[in-house]
Amino acid sequence: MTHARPLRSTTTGAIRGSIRVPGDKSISHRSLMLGAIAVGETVIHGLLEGEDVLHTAAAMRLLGAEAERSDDGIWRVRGVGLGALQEPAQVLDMGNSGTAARLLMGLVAGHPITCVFTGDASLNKRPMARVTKPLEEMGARFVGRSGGRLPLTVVGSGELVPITYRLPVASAQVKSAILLAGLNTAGATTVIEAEPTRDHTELMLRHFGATVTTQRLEDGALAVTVTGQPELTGRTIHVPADPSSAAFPAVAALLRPGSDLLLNDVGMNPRRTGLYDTLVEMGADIAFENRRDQAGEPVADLRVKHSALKGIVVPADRAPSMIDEYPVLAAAAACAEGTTVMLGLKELRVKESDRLAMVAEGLTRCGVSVEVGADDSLTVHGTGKPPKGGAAVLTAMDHRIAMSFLVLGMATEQPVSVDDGAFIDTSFPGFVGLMNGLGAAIMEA
Ligand SMILES: O=C(O)C1=C[C@@H](OP(=O)(O)O)[C@@H](O)[C@H](O)C1
Ligand SMILES: C=C(OP(=O)(O)O)C(=O)O
Repeated sequence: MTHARPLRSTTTGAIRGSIRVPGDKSISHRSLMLGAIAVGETVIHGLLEGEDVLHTAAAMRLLGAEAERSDDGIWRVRGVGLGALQEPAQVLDMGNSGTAARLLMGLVAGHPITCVFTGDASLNKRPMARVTKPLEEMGARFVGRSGGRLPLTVVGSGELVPITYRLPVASAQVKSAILLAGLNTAGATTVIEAEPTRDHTELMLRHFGATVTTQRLEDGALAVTVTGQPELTGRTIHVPADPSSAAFPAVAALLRPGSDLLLNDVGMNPRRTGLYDTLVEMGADIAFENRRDQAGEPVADLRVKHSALKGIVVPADRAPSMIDEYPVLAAAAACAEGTTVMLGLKELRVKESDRLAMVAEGLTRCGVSVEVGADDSLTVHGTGKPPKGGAAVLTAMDHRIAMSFLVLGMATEQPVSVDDGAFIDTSFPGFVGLMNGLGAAIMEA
């Protein structure tokens, strides 16, 4: 991505229509990775064709698997079998994607191969010691720059030792990296998490034939154990629409008078739905229709209508279930009546950008009164009236910051512009066209 793509969003009428946002990013990464180490063919319906996931597909090819899209949009992965990933002849470039980098470092750590990982300027700033430390305990080696940042060389091993590891931060990426390293490791590898994080890795490992068990410990934490060296067999996967992407049109509909929007097939894994619980508490009219199970993941169709929102306190323990949704929640809070306090946002500082700082800065530019607390909380003072807007907002290579401020611009007195919308393609290709098709007015700035 070389050219910045400035975009501008202006006030619109109602948001109306029936859409399916693209496939879930977390599930898409995992389906390619597990397909690549299974025996036989994995058929993936609804894979997210965003740049983050396409980087994972390219990496799996460099590691020896076949991963191709057919004309009907279905992806087919021919796996090499567990333990048989090949040493890549090139650097593995994970682009903008923390999930791709961290999960894949775990997977290759359990293979007797050496891989060099890199990413773009955003990813290369993000902390990797959170995965290299437990993987080193298992016996993998890492060589690279000081400070535990990419680029990093992973020297994997077919003879890792299983560990029991208590997560120091609530992170599904760290949990998943350890479980994936444990796959080709004899014995039981256990990750203990004090706060529940998304469990797509666990669900999908079971779907492919692995044994993954969970146990509630006395202190309330959850121990997740994978039994090493399972037989993994290629499977069919139906990727639900991404609840993190659905959040943008959902908030847009809540903010615009007269809106009535149907979001089809949205993933409703309870470890991902914190934003929707929060919006309902704020007074949002969201109906969860046609709840059903789709290949092991709960889904529903969401009907969202314009609503008068009020400020609330969002507790810290909800953060893991809505970690990527705080920027768009902040946009909603800026238009709500009253003060919204979001607690426990430390992890937002190590995403594609420092999201806590970027959200506070952008909202301030748009005339919204905000405070960032020393405890990494964010307080947004809504007045119930449209914020002023009329600002240019910086996005720092962060897709969610870009989309959140474009949604805000639909409800402000004056248009809001973002300096670069190019990174939206990492998670939500087609965002601008889809939003404009519903009634938004987002254009090149
Ligand atoms: O496991 C995953 O697919 C993800 C986990 C979360 O990151 P952390 O594990 O760093 O919290 C989330 O922010 C990211 O977008 C996707
Ligand atoms: C944090 C995100 O992704 P990742 O960590 O994979 O870059 C995100 O998509 O908001």
